[in-house]
Amino acid sequence: MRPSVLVVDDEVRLAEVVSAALAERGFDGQAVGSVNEALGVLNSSDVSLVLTDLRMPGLGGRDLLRRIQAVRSEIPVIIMTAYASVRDAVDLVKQGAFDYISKPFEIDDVIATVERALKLGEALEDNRRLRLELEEKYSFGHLTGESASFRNVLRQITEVCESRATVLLEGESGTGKELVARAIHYNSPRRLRPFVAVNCAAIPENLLESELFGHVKGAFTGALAARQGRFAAADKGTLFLDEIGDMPLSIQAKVLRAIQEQTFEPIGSNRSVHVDVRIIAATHKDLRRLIDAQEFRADLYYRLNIFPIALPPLRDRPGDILLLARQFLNSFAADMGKRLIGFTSSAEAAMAGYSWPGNVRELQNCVQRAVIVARGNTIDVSDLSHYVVEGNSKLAPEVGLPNDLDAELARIERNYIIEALKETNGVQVRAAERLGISERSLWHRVKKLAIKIGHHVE
Ligand SMILES: Nc1ncnc2c1ncn2[C@@H]1O[C@H](COP(=O)(O)OP(=O)(O)OP(=O)(O)O)[C@@H](O)[C@H]1O
Repeated sequence: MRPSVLVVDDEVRLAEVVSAALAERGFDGQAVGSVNEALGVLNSSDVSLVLTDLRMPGLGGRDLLRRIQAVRSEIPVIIMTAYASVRDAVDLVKQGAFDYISKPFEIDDVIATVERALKLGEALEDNRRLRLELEEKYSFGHLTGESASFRNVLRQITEVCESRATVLLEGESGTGKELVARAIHYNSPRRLRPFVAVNCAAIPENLLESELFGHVKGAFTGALAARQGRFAAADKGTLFLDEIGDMPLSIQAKVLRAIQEQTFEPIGSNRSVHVDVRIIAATHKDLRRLIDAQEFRADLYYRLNIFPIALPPLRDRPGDILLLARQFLNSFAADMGKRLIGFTSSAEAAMAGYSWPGNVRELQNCVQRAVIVARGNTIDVSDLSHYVVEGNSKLAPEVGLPNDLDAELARIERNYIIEALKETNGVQVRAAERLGISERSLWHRVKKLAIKIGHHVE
């Protein structure tokens, strides 16, 4: 479709000449002689851009700009003005007009300005579409889970997203910390500003400071040009500090100050930069233990721990396993163009009975693999990774109440211990550590539950 340009000038002859020139260059030009007529056209047809004279009898360019901004703000407005009124035109540009052209003008200049404005309009439209896609992708509806513990997480996210409070997300790897951080950002008043993620564990210590705060040219060997850091990139938006437990002590003090004062100095600079950044931090480590081990600053912890949200491991919300699995199946099958209607009941039983140490990410990978290898229209147990089937040690609680609680608890305890011993190749110290119990306690339980530790743990 040809972009349509509405030209408004009380010198109708001039408006017609401009619109004819635009028509020659592939635009749909339309000329009118007053703001009232222009408003009529805007009401009744699609207009991509408005070129308007500034001073006209009755309503002028200023009124037209205001009306367009109120009802059709996506339409760029270019002001045409006589030399004497350039100041007013500049003022209108400050108020949101795209640009001005002073009369008399070369028609090529008009065309160039119109093209620039339309390009910007397209870029803004693309941007808006991408943003809507992101907002949709990270809407709460895409956070799957109906278990009480997950619903509690959703409730907390809803409570905190409107504010700019610092959030600390704690949870094992793969429990959805980054997904939740994005959901908070895209549902907050900052959603139109950037979401910037930094994985503190993935960046070497000597580069992390410059990554976060930036540097000036020549600040250190190799700093050939100035570089903006992540704090500055996240200005007015959200900075997601992932794996904050892995942040070296040397940097923690600087981060604390940047969070507290919203001010920092890029490396090599003595000029402070002020930012307005909302912090969301995440960790799979126990920060309190790190504080005890003097690996994490207590003051930074208290500053981060304003609104903590604990993401439950998948094994603690077994009811969500199949819900998530079915959702992943549908989305991967659609991506790969495969017609898959669901899982067989044995595949469902295997997934429900596995402990998913890698949490939702592991489940997602497992379903993706299964979708790739599945031959029929259902995913069977043979399509699942072997460890899901073998590790299916009935760890998941049975549905319904057990009729012999002690026996049931012993069975679950036994299965967990066997699982831990298998995972650690029978090394009892490590298995005890993995289960968070003392080695002595593990030894007692192994005896009580008659677990044989040999080549094969049984
Ligand atoms: N509740 C959920 N609903 C749908 N998808 C989820 C959910 N939780 C996690 N996922 C998906 O699982 C994967 C892992 O999630 P994410 O990367 O957010 O975890 P994480 O806790 O940040 O992991 P890590 O600590 O290893 O970085 C992602 O692909 C994410 O989309």
